[in-house]
Amino acid sequence: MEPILEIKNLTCGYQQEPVFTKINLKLYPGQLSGLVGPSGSGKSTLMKAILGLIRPWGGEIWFRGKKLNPGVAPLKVGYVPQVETVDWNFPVTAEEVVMMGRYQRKQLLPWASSSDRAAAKRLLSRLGVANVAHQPIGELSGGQQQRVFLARALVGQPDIVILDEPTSSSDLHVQHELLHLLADLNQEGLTILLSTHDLNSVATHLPWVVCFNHGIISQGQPIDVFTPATLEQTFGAEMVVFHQEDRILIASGMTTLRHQMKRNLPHILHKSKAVSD
Ligand SMILES: Nc1ncnc2c1ncn2[C@@H]1O[C@H](COP(=O)(O)OP(=O)(O)OP(=O)(O)O)[C@@H](O)[C@H]1O
Repeated sequence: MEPILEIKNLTCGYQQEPVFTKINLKLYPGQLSGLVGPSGSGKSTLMKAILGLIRPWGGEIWFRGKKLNPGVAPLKVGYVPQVETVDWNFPVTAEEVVMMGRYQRKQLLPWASSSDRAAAKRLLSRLGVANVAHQPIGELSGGQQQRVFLARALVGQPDIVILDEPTSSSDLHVQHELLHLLADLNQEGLTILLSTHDLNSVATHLPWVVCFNHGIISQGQPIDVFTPATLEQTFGAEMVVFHQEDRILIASGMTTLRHQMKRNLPHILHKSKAVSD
């Protein structure tokens, strides 16, 4: 099978500092993949390069067998940005946000047709946020905002959707709902790449993971890739991996845990030491 997206020898950076150098990655049609790595490891930079939002220093990005022009947004690639990076005071309703994805696709007519509105309504309803269609986007919960932005990405009928940290600001229940929704869309044929540092939700919900830290460390199914050695190499911290049948659970290793407790809860540690003395 031909990859839908291929990254060849890609180098990106800011000012004089490279973030990653000569990385290679292939994504195949229908893949649901997680880009996993610590904060500042370059996940957003890689996504922005694919989306044409930054200009790579070197290398090539191929989409559906065609080389993309550096710094130019490819059509048919939907994007859901990190919710923290969006200006929620912008005075638009949820439905208007979705419609923006339609204009980006058409690029010609800056007004909404009735079919545009119908498509936006269908998606808001499919994603469970039709009831907030006419509310200002800034007044919605983080989970609702995320779904509205997912609807905006989907309304252009993309072949692939890229989501930057979709699980970062929501609670566990909202995260699971979103990941289930993405799995359903993937079942219908959508290729999805999302970034996260939440290892456990990725291990549970995603069939393919790419461990990333200023370069690709390992990729494959979570059960094969999430080993203590690879996780330590990716996150620079000791981690323990528990296996139960075909499920895995990842936790900070004891050394890391002790270090965190010392930093965050010195009084408790002190007390328990006194008790044990
Ligand atoms: N516009 C910018 N100008 C200068 N440096 C930047 C810029 N954007 C990101 N960086 C730097 O590039 C490096 C990679 O950042 P990036 O946002 O890609 O990481 P990330 O893995 O997505 O992190 P997070 O999970 O926190 O979003 C970091 O050192 C960051 O400070």
